[in-house]
Formats: sequence, C-alpha cells, structure tokens
Amino acid sequence: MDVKRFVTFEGGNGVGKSVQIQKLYQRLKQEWGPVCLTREPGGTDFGENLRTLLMRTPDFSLKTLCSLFVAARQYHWKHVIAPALEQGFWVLCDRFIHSTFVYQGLVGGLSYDFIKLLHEQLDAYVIPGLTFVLESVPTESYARCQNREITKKNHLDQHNFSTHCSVETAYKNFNLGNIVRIPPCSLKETEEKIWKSFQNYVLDRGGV
Ligand SMILES: Nc1ncnc2c1ncn2[C@@H]1O[C@H](COP(=O)(O)OP(=O)(O)OP(=O)(O)O)[C@@H](O)[C@H]1O
Ligand SMILES: Cc1cn([C@H]2C[C@H](O)[C@@H](COP(=O)(O)O)O2)c(=O)[nH]c1=O
Repeated sequence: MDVKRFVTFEGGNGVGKSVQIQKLYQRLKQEWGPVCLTREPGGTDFGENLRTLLMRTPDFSLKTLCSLFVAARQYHWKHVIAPALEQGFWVLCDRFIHSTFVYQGLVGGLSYDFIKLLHEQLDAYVIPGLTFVLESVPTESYARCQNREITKKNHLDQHNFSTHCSVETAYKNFNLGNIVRIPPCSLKETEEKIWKSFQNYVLDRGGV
C-alpha cells in the first residue's frame, strides 16, 4: 500500500494538533483534492467507543492499554485509512503509531521491541508517509490542558507536569519514518510552517 498520502500529527497534550490538522484539512481540500480527516483513538466505531471507555476506565494494565490501542489501529487502518488511500484520498490523522511508542513506550515503560512486535502481529505496523511532530513550551501546553473544560478532559490526559514534560522529551528523541518537527511558535506561524513543509513534501515527491 502506498502511504505517501498518509499524514499524521503527533505531539504532547495541548500542543495544538487538533487546531493545526483542521487548518491543513481546509487548505488541502481547497488545493489538493479529496481528504479524509480522522483521529486516534477514534476514526471508527471501535475507536470512538475505545476513547469513551478510556475516559472512564483508568485501571487497565499498561500492556492491555497498549493492546487496545494497537487493535483499534489495525481496525482503523483496514476499514478507513487503507480504503481511503486506495481511492486516492489524502488521509490526515490526529495521532497514530508514534503516540503508542511515546506514551506506552518511552513514557510508560514498554520496550520498543514489544510495541513493534505487537503491531506486526496484529497487522498494524504502518508508518505514515509524513508525520508532523508539534513541539511546545511545556509550561504553556500544560496550562492549556489544565484550562480545558472538564467535559473535554479524559483520564489519559490527567498527567502531572513531570509526565507532561516526559512526553515532550520523548517526542523530541523518538524517530520513526519521515518526521517534520515544528518548533513552538504562534498559531499562525505554526500553520504557515506546516503548510510550507507539506508543499515541499509534495514537490519532493513529484506531486504525490
Ligand atoms: N501555538 C499556540 N499558541 C497559542 N494557543 C495555542 C497554540 N497551540 C494551541 N493553542 C490552543 O491550545 C488549545 C489546545 O489545542 P489543541 O486542542 O489543538 O491541542 P491538541 O494538541 O490537539 O491537544 P490534545 O492532544 O490534548 O487533545 C486550543 O485552545 C488552541 O487554540
Ligand atoms: C493513539 C494513542 C493515544 N494515547 C493517548 C494520548 C492522549 O493522552 C490520549 C488521546 O487524547 P487526545 O485528546 O486525542 O490527544 O490518548 C496513547 O496513550 N496511546 C496511543 O496509541
């Protein structure tokens, strides 16, 4: 499967992924044709139900949690992402495989090999064509998470500041696939940097 049109957004909590993926979605739709916007956990009934479940159930073991994310990813890939790519859509996904390596791996403590093997065994080892990693000033992104409406908070997002910083550091150090790192800046500057990098990516690949 050709993953050149598969683009993911990654980064810690409150760094601006959801805002920026929407911006790219709008521009892409206008200038580059059909786009599918999706997210993890989510993107399918299974994934959205998993998100709801995770909001309520804090006591899964780390390996169970990891397995749930990977199982939902396989389903998401098979039923949403791969079919969309086959039909020539661009697919923009808010979080994907990097999130598992960072949250359950580098921060949670599961090994790289365990997570990779689990993905391989469940037919979910897919590396996107392009991954934007949004970086942040941790005090600022943490404050944004704290200020969120309670209804938008989930159990997984209830990190203390130290864990929030560990996620940020893990994203800085983790390399997998074709990553473009976006340093902390204003919402508008971030949007422009992403758009420029995206256009370069397309040009470098002959229009994709
Ligand atoms: N660079 C920025 N400067 C100022 N405000 C920002 C910036 N990035 C994001 N925000 C604001 O922070 C809030 C959180 O952004 P957003 O929901 O996009 O983050 P996220 O990375 O998707 O978070 P999460 O992964 O926790 O859902 C939004 O209100 C957004 O407008
Ligand atoms: C896919 C995935 C997600 N997570 C965590 C990361 C976040 O804390 C939540 C998702 O919330 P968001 O508001 O959509 O950012 O889930 C994870 O730990 N592992 C994963 O694979």
